[in-house]
Amino acid sequence: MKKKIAVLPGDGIGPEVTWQAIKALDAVGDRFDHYFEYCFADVGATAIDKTGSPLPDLTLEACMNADAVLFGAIGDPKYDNDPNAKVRPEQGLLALRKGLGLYANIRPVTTYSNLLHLSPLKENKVKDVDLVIFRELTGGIYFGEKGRAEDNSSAFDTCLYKREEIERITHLSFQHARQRRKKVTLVDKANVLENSRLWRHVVQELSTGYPDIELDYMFVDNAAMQLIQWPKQFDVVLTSNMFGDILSDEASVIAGSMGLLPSASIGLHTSMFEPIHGSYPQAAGSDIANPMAAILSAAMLLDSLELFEEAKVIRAAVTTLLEKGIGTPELSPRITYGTTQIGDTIAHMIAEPDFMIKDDQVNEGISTII
Ligand SMILES: NC(=O)c1ccc[n+]([C@@H]2O[C@H](COP(=O)([O-])OP(=O)(O)OC[C@H]3O[C@@H](n4cnc5c(N)ncnc54)[C@H](O)[C@@H]3O)[C@@H](O)[C@H]2O)c1
Ligand SMILES: CC(C)[C@H](C(=O)O)[C@@H](O)C(=O)O
Ligand SMILES: [Mg+2]
Repeated sequence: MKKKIAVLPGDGIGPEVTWQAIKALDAVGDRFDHYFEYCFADVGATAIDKTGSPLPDLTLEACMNADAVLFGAIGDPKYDNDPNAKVRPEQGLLALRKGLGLYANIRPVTTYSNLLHLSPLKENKVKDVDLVIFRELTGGIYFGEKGRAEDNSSAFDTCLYKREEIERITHLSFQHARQRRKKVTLVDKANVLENSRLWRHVVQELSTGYPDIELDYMFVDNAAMQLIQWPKQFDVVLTSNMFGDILSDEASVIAGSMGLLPSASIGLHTSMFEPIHGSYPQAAGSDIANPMAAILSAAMLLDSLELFEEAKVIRAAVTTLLEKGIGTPELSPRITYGTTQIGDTIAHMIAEPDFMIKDDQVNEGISTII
């Protein structure tokens, strides 16, 4: 099978972790006789430096013409620390999400048995956690009207949701719940915000079409607490753009590292796959960033192409490495590898015909069969 993948490495650690994901994809290609054609394109601060735009037209075009998009990370301290910069790397990512219609960002959170000690939470709280956050990605406060007074005396951001924006991700989340433990928790702030009350209204209405799925509701402040108090209660978490952003970073402490969490952004035109972490500029070029989130995002990409067995091999290779006590420094592993060495080892394992998938190594929790 031949597939075209647009690759947007971006900034900071983006290129180095994305490169490891490409090695894993190439190894999958060798093992299963597929050919992945990559089209590299600029985004974020790198694109601003080259073209003045955080999302050049050519980049969007490359994504539109691809079967899937692999995204690294964007962001640069020179913009983070300048609240007056008019052009910013993050605008590139937001424009990409809007341009490709990436309406649902799926962020699975699972644990690995030999990494439980890494979480600041008690091991019995995090063991067997298997939840997935469905984050709405092209609406809400990220995309509403905004502005700042010239004299800096005030500023505003509007949170607007349209019914259809809520409907499409709700359907997706309920359909996904059917393949899991059949529970959806809508996280909102319906006790205060009108747009959250619209979410409740629409989700309640649509839930009647899914009588087999249990639906419950939680205010986001409570959810932030419950997520670390008793994470096992969650199956599918359905939420708006900003709440999903915040809760998923919080959830990464359950897994033990930001460097472990992949994501899939389901689109109207094509879909995009990216780690949930950012450009981690402090680590850029030091070969210490964990590439597993990027590599596992590549596995989600393969799922989207219905290459399920291929995706499983990637997940099994990651699990095998972790079981051997191998990892990047933030995992405090028994054997420390750099970013590149992790990528090489995983690719090598995948390409090795004798490397077999053991059922308990697949970590089904991070597959997206939707
Ligand atoms: N999707 C994206 O591209 C994205 C996401 C978040 C933040 N950002 C941008 O990234 C820049 C830095 O933001 P930040 O520091 O708040 O978030 P970040 O995710 O880059 O880093 C936060 C912390 O998470 C840990 N971490 C992140 N990635 C890791 C990895 N691969 N391996 C090991 N540890 C890892 C590190 O401890 C790091 O200090 C900003 O410019 C921000 O706007 C981009
Ligand atoms: C960089 C930023 C625009 C982005 C977001 O807030 O969506 C990031 O935090 C993420 O989680 O992908
Ligand atoms: Mg985020």
